[in-house]
Amino acid sequence: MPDPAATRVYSIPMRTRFRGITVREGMLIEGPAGWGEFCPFTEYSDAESAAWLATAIEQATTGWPAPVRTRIPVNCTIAAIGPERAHDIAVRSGCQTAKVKVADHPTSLSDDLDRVEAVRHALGPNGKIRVDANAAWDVDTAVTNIRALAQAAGGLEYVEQPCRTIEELAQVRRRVDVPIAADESIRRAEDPLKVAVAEAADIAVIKCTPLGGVRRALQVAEACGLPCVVSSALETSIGLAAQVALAAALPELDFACGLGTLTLLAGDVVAEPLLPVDGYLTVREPGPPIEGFEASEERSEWWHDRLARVTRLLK
Ligand SMILES: O=C(O)CCC(=O)c1ccccc1C(=O)O
Ligand SMILES: [Mg+2]
Repeated sequence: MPDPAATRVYSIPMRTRFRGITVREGMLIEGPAGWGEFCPFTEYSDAESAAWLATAIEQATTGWPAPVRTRIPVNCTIAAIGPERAHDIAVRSGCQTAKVKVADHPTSLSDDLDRVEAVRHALGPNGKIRVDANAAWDVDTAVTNIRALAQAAGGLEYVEQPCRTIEELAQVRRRVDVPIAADESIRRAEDPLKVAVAEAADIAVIKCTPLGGVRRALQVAEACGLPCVVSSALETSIGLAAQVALAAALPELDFACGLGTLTLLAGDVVAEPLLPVDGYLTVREPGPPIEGFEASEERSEWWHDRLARVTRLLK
């Protein structure tokens, strides 16, 4: 990587705990094309973080391929929260589609059923509800729970990553009517360009942030041969702009994308955050970082050390 013109380390509290995270941290890196975001989750290894750095470098040095659309439909994202708050968030979001986190803990099913039911009340019969189990279930549990959730939700658009392996996804897919979306199976695959998901999933969740950039994600989308949903990795507006650029450049986009996640953070790094209006994000640049989100000196040092280690891996 060419020496960055500037770097900033951010630390932003989450409004609600999401995938175990209560504070989101990451690094902004300035290059000739503007600011990029480097934000692998803190527990990720240096090896897994290398693709995340490639994304930040693409953003800071190259910019984006040509967009084919000017706005992106998005879902609201509903964490593992109670039904009243879930209802409230779905109504306020202005989105026609909601993604609801389920399987947050081993005995969560009855809470999950209440949550999807509340979201159906919020969206009405024409809204779409998708659920994300983040690989929590075995095959039999998935089949039972997906049927129960589809009934409580009055229909599901799809279920994202019900089980861990591709083989399990394929088995579940044969046994339920709800379409299956693959997320972790693609973004954490040894080679995302070669993963054979065609038998195991109906839809691919594609995220440029962990896949090594917008161009690389476009290749993964093409290689997997499935309709795609672009979804966030809980970036600030700077990293979300990369995901928006991906959603804007995909030749086909038939589903709402999981890019309405800024509302999960209690702050942002730019003056005009990439927030959806009436269920759509406008394709635009986010602008430069402002003041007010800086991490502690100790956490800043940790991120600078991580950047140095991961940079060596890319050489
Ligand atoms: O897709 C969305 O609506 C939000 C993004 C999301 O759920 C997510 C965010 C960070 C890490 C993992 C995931 C996930 O899809 O599993
Ligand atoms: Mg997911």
